[in-house]
Amino acid sequence: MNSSLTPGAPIVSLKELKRSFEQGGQRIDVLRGVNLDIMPGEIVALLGPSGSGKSTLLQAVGLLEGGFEGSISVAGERAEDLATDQRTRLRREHLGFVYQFHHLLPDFDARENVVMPQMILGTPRAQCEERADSLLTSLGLGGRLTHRPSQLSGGEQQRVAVARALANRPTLVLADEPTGNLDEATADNVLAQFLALVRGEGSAALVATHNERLAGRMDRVVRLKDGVLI
Ligand SMILES: Nc1ncnc2c1ncn2[C@@H]1O[C@H](COP(=O)(O)OP(=O)(O)OP(=O)(O)O)[C@@H](O)[C@H]1O
Repeated sequence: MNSSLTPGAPIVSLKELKRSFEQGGQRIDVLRGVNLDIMPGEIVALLGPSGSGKSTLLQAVGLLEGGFEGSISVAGERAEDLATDQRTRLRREHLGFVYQFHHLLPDFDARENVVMPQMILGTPRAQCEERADSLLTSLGLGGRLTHRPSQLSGGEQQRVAVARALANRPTLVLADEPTGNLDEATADNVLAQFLALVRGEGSAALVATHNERLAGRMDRVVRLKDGVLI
């Protein structure tokens, strides 16, 4: 975890976050004033039905899109005060992402998919490989290090995506329906491994889901309804 954080301060702080879209000439207010603090190491489930704005909220915290009103702070830095390259740095230093679909590089094996984001930060290759092998092994993929995504099952692919998200020791992992594409038994399994790994690493996480049962396994549940958190 990054050591530059102020003790006792939230890793994420959203204040009166708003986002609207134009659809067919009509304005829809998706986020209408979201307030949320996430503390370091805290795992928060973001619940809400389809279309309630969970992905939009994660994109805001992930500093992936503009067009928001209100304030987004990540690791004590206000995103609205930063230039694009500074936001990119903040994202790379502090955030990891897991999506519903794995988005692994198809021509690279499991290990290389986990090595890649570390190389981007300038970590020496031997160190990247050691970290990749350790993460993949702790996810039960020690025997699959040199398999390409197409040679892995859906659950295995998603576990590689989890390892990739954690490779750079993010302070916060953003997960958007991380097990939404898996059958129930596999989803349970992958989520349990994901949560154990995130807890073991001391990262915080914000996990969007519409699954109440899976949300119940996290430290705190927040619900998105009519554009605000309840
Ligand atoms: N770029 C965009 N342009 C127009 N409308 C958008 C855009 N992105 C999202 N929306 C709309 O905002 C609303 C919220 O979408 P969002 O994807 O955040 O919901 P969600 O809760 O993540 O849904 P799901 O669980 O189905 O993924 C939807 O009505 C969607 O159509």
